[in-house]
Amino acid sequence: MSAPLLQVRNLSKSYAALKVTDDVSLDVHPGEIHAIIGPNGAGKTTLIAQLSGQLRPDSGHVHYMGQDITRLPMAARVRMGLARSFQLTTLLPGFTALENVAIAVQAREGSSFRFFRAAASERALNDQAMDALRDVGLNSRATQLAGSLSHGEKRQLELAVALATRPRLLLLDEPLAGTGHEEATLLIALFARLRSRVTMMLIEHDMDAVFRLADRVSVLVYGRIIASGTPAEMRADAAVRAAYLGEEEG
Ligand SMILES: Nc1ncnc2c1ncn2[C@@H]1O[C@H](COP(=O)(O)OP(=O)(O)OP(=O)(O)O)[C@@H](O)[C@H]1O
Repeated sequence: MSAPLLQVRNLSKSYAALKVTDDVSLDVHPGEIHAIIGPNGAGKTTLIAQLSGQLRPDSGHVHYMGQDITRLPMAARVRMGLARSFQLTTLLPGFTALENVAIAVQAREGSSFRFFRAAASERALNDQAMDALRDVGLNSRATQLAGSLSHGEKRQLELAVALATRPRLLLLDEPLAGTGHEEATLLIALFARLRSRVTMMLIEHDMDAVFRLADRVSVLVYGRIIASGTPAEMRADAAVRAAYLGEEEG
C-alpha cells in the first residue's frame, strides 16, 4: 500500500473535563474515501477542525504528505492541498454561483493573478471557476445568485468552492445534511466521480452513503476510535453495532 497522505497520531483535545478527541490515530491513503462515523456529539466535527487547522489539539501529531502540519495555520494547509468543504454559511448569497467560486480561486492564486492585465485576469479567473462548476454539474446555474439555488445546488456549489482550491485531500463534514433523496443520490454520484481525483475524508450520518462510498470507515465514540476497517467489517463488528449502528436501527 502507498504511504499515507494523512497520518494522525495520538491526537487529543479536551474542553474542561470533557475529552472530545481521545488519543485518536488513523491513516488516510491516497485515493481512498475514509469515512468517520459515530453518534451525535462523538467528536467528529472537532476532529476535522483539528485536521483543517481551525482548532489546535492539546497533544498528538498530524502529518500530511510526510510533513508535520500540527501547528500550521489553516491557510498554509489549504495551499498544500488540504481543504475543508465549508458549511453553507460561507457561501455569499448575493453573489452568483460563478462569483462565489471565482473568489475561492482568487484566494488560492492570490498574487499570481496580478501578473495578468485586468481583463485577462478576470477571464482566467472565470475560466477556472467555470471548470469547478462543471466538475459539480452546476455550470448551467453559473449566473444565478447563490441565495436563489436549491439546498442541493448550494451543497454542489460548496463543493465547487472547495474544489477551486485544487485539494489533494478534501475534508467533508456532513455534505448530505438536509438534502432530500434525489439531491443525496446526485451528490453521492458526484463524490464517486471525484474519487479518482481527490482523496476524501467524509463525516456523514447517512449510512447508505457511507457504505456506498467509503473504502475505509473509522468509528468514533466519545472521542475515541473504537474500530476501523472496510464497510463490511464495520457492519459485522459487534462493538460498532452496539455503539452506533444498533442505535440507528433502533
Ligand atoms: N467549543 C466547545 N466548548 C465546549 N464543548 C464543545 C465545544 N465544541 C464542541 N464541544 C462538545 O464536544 C463534543 C463533540 O462535539 P462535535 O461537534 O465534535 O461532535 P460530532 O460528532 O461532530 O456531533 P454531531 O454528529 O452531532 O455533529 C460535544 O459534546 C460538544 O458539545
